[in-house]
Amino acid sequence: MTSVVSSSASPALSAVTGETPSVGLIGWRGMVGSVLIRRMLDEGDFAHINPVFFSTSNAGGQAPSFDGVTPEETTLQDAFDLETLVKLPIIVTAQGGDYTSEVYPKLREAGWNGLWIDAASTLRMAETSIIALDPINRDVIDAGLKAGVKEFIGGNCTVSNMLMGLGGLFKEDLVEWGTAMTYQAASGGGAKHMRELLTQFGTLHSAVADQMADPASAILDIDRGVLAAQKNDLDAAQFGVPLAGSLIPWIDADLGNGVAKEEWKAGVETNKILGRGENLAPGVSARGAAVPFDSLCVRVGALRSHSQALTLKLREDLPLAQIEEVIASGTEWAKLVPNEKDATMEQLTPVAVTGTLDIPVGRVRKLEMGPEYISAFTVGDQLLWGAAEPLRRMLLIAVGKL
Ligand SMILES: NC(=O)C1=CN([C@@H]2O[C@H](COP(=O)(O)OP(=O)(O)OC[C@H]3O[C@@H](n4cnc5c(N)ncnc54)[C@H](OP(=O)(O)O)[C@@H]3O)[C@@H](O)[C@H]2O)C=CC1
Ligand SMILES: N[C@@H](CC(=O)OP(=O)(O)O)C(=O)O
Repeated sequence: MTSVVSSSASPALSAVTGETPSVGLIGWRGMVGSVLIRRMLDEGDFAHINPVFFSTSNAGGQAPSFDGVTPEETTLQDAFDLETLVKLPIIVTAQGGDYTSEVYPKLREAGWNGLWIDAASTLRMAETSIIALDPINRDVIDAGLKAGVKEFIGGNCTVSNMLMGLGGLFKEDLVEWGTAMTYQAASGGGAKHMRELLTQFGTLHSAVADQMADPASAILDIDRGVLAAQKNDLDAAQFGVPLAGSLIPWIDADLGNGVAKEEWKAGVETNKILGRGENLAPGVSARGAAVPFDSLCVRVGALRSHSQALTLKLREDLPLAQIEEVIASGTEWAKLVPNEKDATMEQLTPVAVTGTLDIPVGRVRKLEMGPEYISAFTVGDQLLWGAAEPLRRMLLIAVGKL
């Protein structure tokens, strides 16, 4: 793959042809950014770029030092300083949507022609952007790069994880429609939400610690004590209502039509990643009509891996073995879990998956509704394939190393 940095479709970038490109890193110390940096270090990505570290809160402070990484500047650059930003051929940001909304339009107005790689949702559905998930849509990414697309955005965590597991069925155009019931971890809200969930668990245990220590105490008394603490004692400043020992069947904004924004993303982002339907970036010709895909999103008390139960209607009645084969070969990271109790309990949980790039897919079986209907259950680390990994791979593609 030729580096975009030397592509004639990117005149401003061709200035650095043949050199190791300078890459602005913004949001590197946040939760998503930290996972991104860890993965870049693990994979040796810094050998291919000259990193320039930015800050929104500590410009002029010491740039971070990582083993074997020499930042271009030893001090942190001001993430709002357009003059510094416009000199960069590539910017990678995990700083969040507010930062993108404030800085990105100003950069373009200032004539910046570089590549913007972003974790935030702000630009995902823009007609000028591509949602990057290269194991699924490398063809879409390459077509966009060739046509001069400059915005490559990481997908919603639930959508990216779902496609990393079940993408084979979509790539083979076997899905007529689908729906996902999600079980999303606290980390989707951010670091403070993770802390709040753990604090809530601690408060609940403390509320009934004496009774728990007494094996003769009645479980319904303990249950009453826990419920009282859930209703009266929990700090729920981040989630708004208790999550520990409960769940919240609404994620993200209320779109006003009975749909939560997280649910809307399932359909529109899935299709945009696949290059189907409308709203595709210049140079990306549609790979077919949009596949109807919807979801119902639920926050649960897992820490950082999202799970989801899918119902899919396939276009034809295929043997189960063939369906499993298509799923398993969909991406290198999709791992088929036999639809058996022990394997499911060992391999198909947030605890089994967190911290790994594996996307196990299990509970695959035909449903009573008819031979074209199947179920599946999948789990993925929300900060790896759900956030950081597509960004680091998009950066490698941009510099011609993937
Ligand atoms: N959370 C998630 O799971 C997902 C998030 N995203 C996107 O990524 C964006 C960033 O999310 P996330 O990483 O969770 O946000 P964080 O709140 O962890 O980090 C965002 C920024 O907050 C600043 N910050 C302030 N105090 C601290 C602190 N104590 N420790 C670390 N950073 C601090 C840092 O900026 P500075 O160094 O400039 O002060 C940091 O870059 C989201 O807004 C979203 O757009 C996308 C997919 C999933
Ligand atoms: N909304 C996701 C996390 C996230 O940041 O999503 P997005 O990148 O689409 O805003 C969740 O709460 O689990």
